[in-house]
Amino acid sequence: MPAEDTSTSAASTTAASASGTTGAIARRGIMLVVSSPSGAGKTTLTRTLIDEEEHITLSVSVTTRPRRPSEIDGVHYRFISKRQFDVMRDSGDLLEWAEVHGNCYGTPREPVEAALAAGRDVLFDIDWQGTRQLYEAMRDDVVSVFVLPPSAAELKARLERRAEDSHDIIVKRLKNAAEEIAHWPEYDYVLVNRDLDKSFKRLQSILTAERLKRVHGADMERFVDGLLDGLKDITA
Ligand SMILES: Nc1ncnc2c1ncn2[C@@H]1O[C@H](COP(=O)(O)OP(=O)(O)OP(=O)(O)O)[C@@H](O)[C@H]1O
Ligand SMILES: Nc1nc2c(ncn2[C@@H]2O[C@H](COP(=O)(O)O)[C@@H](O)[C@H]2O)c(=O)[nH]1
Repeated sequence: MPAEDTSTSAASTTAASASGTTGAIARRGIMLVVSSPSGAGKTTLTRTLIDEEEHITLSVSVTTRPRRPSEIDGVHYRFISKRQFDVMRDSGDLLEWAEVHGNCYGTPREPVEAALAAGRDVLFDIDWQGTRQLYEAMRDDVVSVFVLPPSAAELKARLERRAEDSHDIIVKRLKNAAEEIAHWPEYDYVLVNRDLDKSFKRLQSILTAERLKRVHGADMERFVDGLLDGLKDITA
């Protein structure tokens, strides 16, 4: 992570600027989780965040769902068989997993742990079951956002306009929406995605604010010690 990046204030503050030594302050990345009922817009918002923000990596899930026409294997998901999924799950290769709308989805463990250890933030587009599992495993690292549609009619219209799923699948997802929406109180932040630009700016603001939190600047104590040493030097 570059030392002088202003978008990740706590992460980018350098020890050099406080004490005359060099090297960026170590920090552990944030796990930014975004969930919503199908069609509310979380994929649109998360993909825009990845395009606009540096120092954040999208967690690419594995799924047994058939690929949609617009999706690319390895970019949107890794599309795998149920047998491959079971092997990954049983070997502990998944950080979390869930069955959603009749298909299996899971988060590969290794890329997430590597990114966090390297101080990169990781963005997850996962459902409430997965969010719960991440909270249980890594409570201090997780920041969660629930995205709501502006109305039921608009949710249906968005799924239809997306035109990637059959009528039956759209009906199934709308039927599941109420159960998913019931979990919104478990999240740290809630966005009503009416205007896409406004929603995106709000999501970006959440990331910025979370990056500035004291708890996410893991080695801030070292920075402050250096600052105090510097003050001692110049006031001696
Ligand atoms: N604020 C918005 N206003 C109008 N259309 C939107 C808005 N946000 C997203 N959309 C559109 O709604 C459709 C559904 O969005 P998206 O695919 O991001 O939903 P999703 O929550 O990720 O759904 P799923 O869980 O099924 O993947 C897309 O066609 C997207 O372009
Ligand atoms: N628990 C998990 N949920 C996931 C994961 N990847 C995606 N999802 C969620 O599944 C539904 C359906 O997604 P779609 O791409 O088929 O529309 C949606 O709520 C996703 O957020 C995962 O790895 N784990």
